[in-house]
Amino acid sequence: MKIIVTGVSKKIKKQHVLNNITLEFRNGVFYGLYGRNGSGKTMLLRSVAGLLRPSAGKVEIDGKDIYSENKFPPSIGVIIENTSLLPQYDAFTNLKLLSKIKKIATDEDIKSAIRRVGLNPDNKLKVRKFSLGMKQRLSIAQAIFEKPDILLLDEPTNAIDENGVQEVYRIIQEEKERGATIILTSHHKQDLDILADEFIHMDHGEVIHE
Ligand SMILES: Nc1ncnc2c1ncn2[C@@H]1O[C@H](COP(=O)(O)OP(=O)(O)OP(=O)(O)O)[C@@H](O)[C@H]1O
Repeated sequence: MKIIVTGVSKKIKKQHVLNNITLEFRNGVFYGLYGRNGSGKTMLLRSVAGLLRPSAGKVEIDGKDIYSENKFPPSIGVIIENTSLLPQYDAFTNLKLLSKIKKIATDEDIKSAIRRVGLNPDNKLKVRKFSLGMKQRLSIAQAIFEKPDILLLDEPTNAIDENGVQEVYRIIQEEKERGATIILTSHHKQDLDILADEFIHMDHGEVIHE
């Protein structure tokens, strides 16, 4: 899956949150997207995920404009702020409900993803009672359970304890070995150094070329 972002800008309330971004993401490469608070990392991920229509420019995945009339279901797993977990259901039920959209994941795929992030798929505890870290782990399971071609991860280790961070990095590494194209954001380049193949630095809604 090749992602091509061409001249993407987004203006919200007269502010350029994305300013003429042109980037190419190649298949199976792990991209580390870094920059300070408010630099536009989340906005860029949202536009690649099909969740934020640019004011100008286009986003193509394998040659198809994702904002064109003929919408297609992209094979993308995402963790972007408030991932849509339903608090009134347990972990398994949350993913089971999501699986009804694409109908590609089996119950065993769901359980295995939940186990991979260190949660118990048979535990009936409702997400409402999860700790922040448990929710974040379930968000990761939600992003990977359908084995997507593209993974967009906005600070996936947020709220996860130190041991957990290593586990999350291991899972992401496995996803890369499976062949997924990954874009992961962080405030600090150091967090990405071990994992990422290539780096993208953003500031004030622009890509800084170094
Ligand atoms: N709903 C919104 N309405 C208006 N402006 C917004 C909105 N959401 C974000 N912004 C602005 O867009 C800019 C980019 O925000 P974005 O969330 O992409 O930054 P970020 O690099 O992901 O930051 P962080 O590291 O804090 O998550 C910021 O200036 C922010 O104030």
